Amino acid sequence: MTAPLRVALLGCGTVGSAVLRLLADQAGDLTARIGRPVEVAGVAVRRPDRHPDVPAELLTTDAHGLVTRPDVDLVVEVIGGTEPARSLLMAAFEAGKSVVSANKALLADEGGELHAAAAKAGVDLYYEAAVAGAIPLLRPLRESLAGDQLRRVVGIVNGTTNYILSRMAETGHGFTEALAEATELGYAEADPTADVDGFDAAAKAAILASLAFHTTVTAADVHREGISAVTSTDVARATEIGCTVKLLAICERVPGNEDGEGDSVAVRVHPAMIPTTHPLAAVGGAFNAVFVEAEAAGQLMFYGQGAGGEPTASAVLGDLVAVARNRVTGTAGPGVTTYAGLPARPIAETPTRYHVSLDVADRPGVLATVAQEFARHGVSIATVRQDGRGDAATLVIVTHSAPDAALSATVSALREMPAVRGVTSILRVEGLS
Ligand SMILES: NC(=O)C1=CN([C@@H]2O[C@H](COP(=O)(O)OP(=O)(O)OC[C@H]3O[C@@H](n4cnc5c(N)ncnc54)[C@H](O)[C@@H]3O)[C@@H](O)[C@H]2O)C=CC1
Ligand SMILES: N[C@@H](CC=O)C(=O)O
Ligand code: NA
Repeated sequence: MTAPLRVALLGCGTVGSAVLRLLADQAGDLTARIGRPVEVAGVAVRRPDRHPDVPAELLTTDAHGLVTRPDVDLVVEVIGGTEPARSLLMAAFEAGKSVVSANKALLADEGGELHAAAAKAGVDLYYEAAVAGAIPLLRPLRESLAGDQLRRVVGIVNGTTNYILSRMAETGHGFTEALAEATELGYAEADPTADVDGFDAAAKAAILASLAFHTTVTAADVHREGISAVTSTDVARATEIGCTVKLLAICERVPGNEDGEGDSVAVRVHPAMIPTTHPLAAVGGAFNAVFVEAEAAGQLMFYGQGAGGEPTASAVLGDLVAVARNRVTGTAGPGVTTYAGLPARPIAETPTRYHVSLDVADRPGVLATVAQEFARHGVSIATVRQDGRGDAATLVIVTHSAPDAALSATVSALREMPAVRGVTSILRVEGLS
């Protein structure tokens, strides 16, 4: 019998426990696919008493000791967070062990250093589960599309916020109730502000942009807005114009201009109204979907479960099979390249479109004054609609594309206008023709 490959599992929460279950359920098939059996050498946890389903002899609180044990071949990290995960991965590489991780927060901030350490050790670092859970997305970007030029990656990459926005739109549930459901279902991060405030999606956007544009993009390069400021008025206004509200991650390669400025990358995460006819509008619940636009391939769409224990464990096991096969053949898979080194373009310079809803008094000249404020900032108006008459009129304006700084300066100026009683809804708009 061939000697088994021994795996150290770090963390046994939502994802880790599902990884353990799948490893046990599929042991025979995995052996056949890899060419050697896979065996769990140990499971690092914080509180062994909380894991009655795991054989006691596998449990340890000494994650570092487990990673560096000589009988461990491969490491699966599903602890999350930056430390101790970062140190554990570095220790694994120094000990010559390949790593599979689901940790987007870590990869988004420290991906460059971790890849360098893995390459130096001649081992693998795979993290398909870190972005869009079960959906095969990172390996298609790293491998299948390695011969093409990517222009844009746009998607819904956070299941929790998509679930919350879907529930708010479909059932009229409040934000808090919908978040509690998402947590109960295992979609939300340990600290749900990571989801709600867009940190999780920003980390994923950084990873996607890095792979898509062969450039180091960290979470700090990503403009981030979450969904906590999205109101029921925003959702209602979106419905009125045939749109729905989604939290989008948008990664774009911006071509250089005639003045000789080179290409840059613009990466942003924010809620946006998108037309209900847009394919991303139909992505409900905790599902994720990502559009990739490439020069030769054209448009590609990836869709599936972006969160939850079993779907995420599927991606972890896919990576585990890949790194195990490499281990069996004594090779390492392709690393990542950052040769393009494109600068990050600030949101202020990035062209976007706004939907603005204003409460105004319906008096002659008010519309003209409001329109002048847009013109003064160089923002062109695409459509204007007025609802109501007298003192309770509402102006709903959708702009054409303009630098974000010009749009936000316009909104600030509108708030100061005596004729404007209140700005009741501002959201960016994507995908309108
Ligand atoms: N839950 C999901 O749907 C998805 C999660 N992920 C990522 O997978 C990773 C794990 O997520 P979950 O399983 O949801 O989190 P979780 O909070 O359910 O599990 C993490 C486990 O790690 C343990 N842990 C923390 N520090 C430890 C340490 N120093 N030593 C040993 N164990 C330690 C915790 O006690 C907990 O049991 C995170 O990086 C997360 O971002 C990725 C995709 C989807
Ligand atoms: N909390 C995340 C889990 C997957 O990455 C999400 O809601 O998408
Ligand atoms: Na994935």
